[in-house]
Amino acid sequence: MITLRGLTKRYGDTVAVDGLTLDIKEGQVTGFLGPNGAGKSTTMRMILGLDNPTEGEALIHGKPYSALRHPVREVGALLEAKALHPARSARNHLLSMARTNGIPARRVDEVLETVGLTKVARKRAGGFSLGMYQRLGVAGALLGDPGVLIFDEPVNGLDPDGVRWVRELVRSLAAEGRTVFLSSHLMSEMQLTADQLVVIGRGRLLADARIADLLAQSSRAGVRLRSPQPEGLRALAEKLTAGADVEVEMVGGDEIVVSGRSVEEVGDLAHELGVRLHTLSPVSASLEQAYMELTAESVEYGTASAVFGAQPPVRKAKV
Ligand SMILES: Nc1ncnc2c1ncn2[C@@H]1O[C@H](COP(=O)(O)OP(=O)(O)OP(=O)(O)O)[C@@H](O)[C@H]1O
Repeated sequence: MITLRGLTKRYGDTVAVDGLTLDIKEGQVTGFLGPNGAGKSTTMRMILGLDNPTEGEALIHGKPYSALRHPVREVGALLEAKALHPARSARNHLLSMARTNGIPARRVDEVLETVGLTKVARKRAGGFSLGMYQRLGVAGALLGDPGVLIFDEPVNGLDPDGVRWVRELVRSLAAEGRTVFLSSHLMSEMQLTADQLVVIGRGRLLADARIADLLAQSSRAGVRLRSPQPEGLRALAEKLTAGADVEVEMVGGDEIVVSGRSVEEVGDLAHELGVRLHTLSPVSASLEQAYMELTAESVEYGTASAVFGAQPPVRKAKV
């Protein structure tokens, strides 16, 4: 478990992290999201004792990093994959880490196998691709068999196979009861990998929720209807928009997307009005949409169109 209590970091006038209080629990993958400059790396660095909080604290199993007796055995991290000597082989890099931390050499071969680098273990790391560096960084994080793992952008530079490998690895680490905390800008990947999401913007906590709950709250979740009766569809849209908290988007002449009502409610109303339907299906919000809604206010360098992407927000139909 990682515990943050009022965690704050100021650099001069910049508040990089602003009073974060939350628990990052074991046995699940917690995704860490936020726009560029939101404070994710600074938060991770403070958890790992690489930066000191201005106020508050970050604890691993109840202790600050500096008080851990065997840090590498308690927390493993991948921050900057390329932070190693390029002339060294992958194996020697891990061996020196192992030696410093009293870890047996056979563990080095085990983690090299886990990350799929056995065949290139004796080659100079300087010739590695970014994906191979990432794998080596993950190997270093796993070396001490720690209960807490922190990965900053672990899929950065990986091909689709590598991305899937990271997903399966982090899921299995969480299934073993470990605490897994990872950041990524790849929203679709986060939706597949994480159980819980922590979203920050301008250093502040915007959400700490299960992914399923975030998706359910998104205004983009809704019901899609298609009908061969445009008049009927318009009448249905009119009736729906008369209700509170309902939004209807017209998509061409024969389709609408309704948010704020269930499939059952919309289907029953269509039946009542005698509107024939060719499609009646739930539309789930994507994590990307839910995230955009959460962070729209706190994007440091964004423009309105970058915030909402190509699609405008759902609007009320003009019927
Ligand atoms: N050493 C530093 N000195 C001054 N300001 C810093 C320092 N490190 C980070 N900052 C500032 O703190 C804020 C948070 O930065 P941080 O790197 O933690 O964000 P991030 O969420 O990791 O961003 P990204 O997604 O771009 O990696 C930014 O405004 C950044 O410019």
